[in-house]
Amino acid sequence: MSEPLGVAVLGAGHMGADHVRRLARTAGARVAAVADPDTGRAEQAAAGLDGVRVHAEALAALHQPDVRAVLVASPDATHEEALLAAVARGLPVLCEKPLAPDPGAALRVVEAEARAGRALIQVGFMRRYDTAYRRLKALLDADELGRSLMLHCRHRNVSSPPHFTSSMLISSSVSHEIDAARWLLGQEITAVTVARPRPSSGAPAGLLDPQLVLFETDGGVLVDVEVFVNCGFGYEVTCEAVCERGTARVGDEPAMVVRSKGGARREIAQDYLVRFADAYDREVRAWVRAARAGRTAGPGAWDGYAAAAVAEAGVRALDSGERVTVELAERP
Ligand SMILES: NC(=O)C1=CN([C@@H]2O[C@H](COP(=O)(O)OP(=O)(O)OC[C@H]3O[C@@H](n4cnc5c(N)ncnc54)[C@H](O)[C@@H]3O)[C@@H](O)[C@H]2O)C=CC1
Ligand SMILES: O=C1[C@@H](O)[C@H](O)[C@@H](O)[C@H](O)[C@H]1O
Repeated sequence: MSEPLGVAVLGAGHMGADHVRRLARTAGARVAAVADPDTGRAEQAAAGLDGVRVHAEALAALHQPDVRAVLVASPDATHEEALLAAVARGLPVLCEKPLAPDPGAALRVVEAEARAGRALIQVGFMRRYDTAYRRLKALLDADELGRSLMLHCRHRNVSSPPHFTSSMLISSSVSHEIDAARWLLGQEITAVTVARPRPSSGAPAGLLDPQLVLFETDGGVLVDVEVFVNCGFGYEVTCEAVCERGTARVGDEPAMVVRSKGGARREIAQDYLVRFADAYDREVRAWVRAARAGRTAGPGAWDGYAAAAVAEAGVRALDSGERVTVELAERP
């Protein structure tokens, strides 16, 4: 394909607007449409770009003749409808995580893609494109430290958005650790337990924040995740692999170290758009390249389904206080 890939961006909120700016500077791509029921937001995201049509209705954007690919950045509950419509039209899709908010919806998407007969979907688990995570993956794959035994993960946000629920600490935030653990270890997660301390007084009333999530894998590895989405001080995502002959840890790099009279301070990024800016850039570049070549790259629909199934087990573990096993469907 010689002309740039015309992309429809569905949803022009935090992620959608950021992806519009990113696509506008990505070689081989152009933003052809932005759809958001809040058309003011869509127009703002498209401001300054040539040839972008704004739609109030997401699915209308998919019928625009110059739209050749779709980037889904609308709320989680709207992903399934957008994905099924894109797959029905044979359009490659980069869908922000989670693929769908529950495993039933995610499996319907997997099945629709299987019926279409070719892979069309990439899920926005951008950590797979982060330099530090890639180095950790390469180290574990090289087997230099021996077999992995445990992963210790931390996922802290300054504050959570108003719509955030206690379940979303797992289904939205920890979904990244679920994918990262499956990818780093090359193993499936088989059981989940969730413990929680008293809620932080810095969290909105009723929100169970923080939580401590423990995953077991089919390879006998334990993965613990501290998730704390109203920590107040910064955006911190770390992962330490404990292996038989050593450990390796990523995510401690400060945004900046400032030295001034009498001391030094380490600055911490305040949100994911800053911490993972390079990862999102690489993710979108890889997706555009693959879509132009008629392929997909990175985590696919099945990875999105597996993450949704583990997250659903995690939410049941949170509600029940019990250890919950993960049941994965037969892969189509
Ligand atoms: N990969 C990552 O690190 C992150 C991923 N996300 C994911 O990105 C997606 C969007 O999240 P945010 O941008 O934070 O949300 P947001 O609330 O800032 O923006 C969502 C936008 O979608 C619009 N919208 C609602 N229904 C729509 C529909 N049917 N079609 C098109 N647009 C619709 C809303 O009007 C709003 O402008 C979510 O799935 C979220 O889980 C969010 C934050 C970070
Ligand atoms: O995907 C994301 C958000 O939806 C989620 O709410 C945050 O906790 C994550 O850090 C961010 O990467």
